[in-house]
Amino acid sequence: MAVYTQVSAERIAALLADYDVGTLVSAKGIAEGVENSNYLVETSKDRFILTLYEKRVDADDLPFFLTLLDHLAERGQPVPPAIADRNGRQIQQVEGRPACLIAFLPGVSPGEPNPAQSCAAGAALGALHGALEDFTHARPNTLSLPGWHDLAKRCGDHLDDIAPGLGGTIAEELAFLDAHWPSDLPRSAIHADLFPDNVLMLGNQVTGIIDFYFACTEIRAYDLAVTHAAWCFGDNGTGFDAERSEALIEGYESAHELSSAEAAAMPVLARGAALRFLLTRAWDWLNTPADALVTRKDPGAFLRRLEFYRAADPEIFLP
Ligand SMILES: Nc1ncnc2c1ncn2[C@@H]1O[C@H](COP(=O)(O)OP(=O)(O)O)[C@@H](O)[C@H]1O
Ligand SMILES: N[C@@H](CCOP(=O)(O)O)C(=O)O
Repeated sequence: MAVYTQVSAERIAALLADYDVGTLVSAKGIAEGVENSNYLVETSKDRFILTLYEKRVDADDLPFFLTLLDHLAERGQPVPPAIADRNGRQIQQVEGRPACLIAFLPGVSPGEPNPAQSCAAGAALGALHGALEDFTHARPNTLSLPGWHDLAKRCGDHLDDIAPGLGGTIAEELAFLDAHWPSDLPRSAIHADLFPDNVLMLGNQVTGIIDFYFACTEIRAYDLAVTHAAWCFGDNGTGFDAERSEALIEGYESAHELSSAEAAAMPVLARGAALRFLLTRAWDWLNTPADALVTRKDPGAFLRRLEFYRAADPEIFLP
């Protein structure tokens, strides 16, 4: 459960008093998620999400994320904008943390996506990229190749406590990516963390895309690679699902065509995506405070994806 910071009902009621959103009816901590503290807040008028930003979210980046959400919402994308209080402020301070009250979106994250849901997620990502073509704000990706080197160095020898030989595998992979990471593909703002738990669906329809707190300016096709790594395997990283993979890429291309250079780079981008989540999960595995109400995510699930991508036929990325 991700609640790092406890917020009392009295504090939430006082916060709501600054908004035009009704009065507090109920509030409870949300079990899902690992990055931030989230509360589901019900008022006399509506439902909202109260997010307190923790861990990797830098308060200075919040204006970028909120501008991105406003941009997408204005273009009809199913994203939750932050609500402004009566003074027009979207960012508050709650229990010493930056915090936002966010629109609640309907839908449920697919536990085991079927091919139709994967196709819809791909199409939603393609539509998001289309809507971001005229987005001019930029945020460097702190979790790109130099950031992966830095994380690996900071985990150091402890990587081998997670799995024997993990440090060596990561060093080898970093050397491969240093030599092969593409430098000339189109870049744009990307979501960068489009896991099934960040997509809300009703049936096979996408009703919400949430959790933009890793959004950054990056190689656009890397976003598809992240989504591929997140959607096309069993939870433990085994059981590559070729049907989901085809559907995801087909869905993406129905909304936003990949150039031949982007398609050719997918095998390398996917290896980078697998390494990125392997490293952040490894770091969290070694550093999550013992008293945090959070379930750590298994780094091994992304080691197995990485092993799959290292051996995979590049044709898996063709629709
Ligand atoms: N705008 C929203 N509408 C509906 N549910 C939401 C919304 N934002 C978050 N949630 C719920 O809260 C959970 C955790 O949110 P998330 O942003 O993924 O947290 P974290 O940043 O900690 O990973 C989601 O899985 C979803 O159930
Ligand atoms: N998606 C990442 C962790 C970030 O958590 P999220 O709940 O914000 O998506 C992972 O699975 O490692």
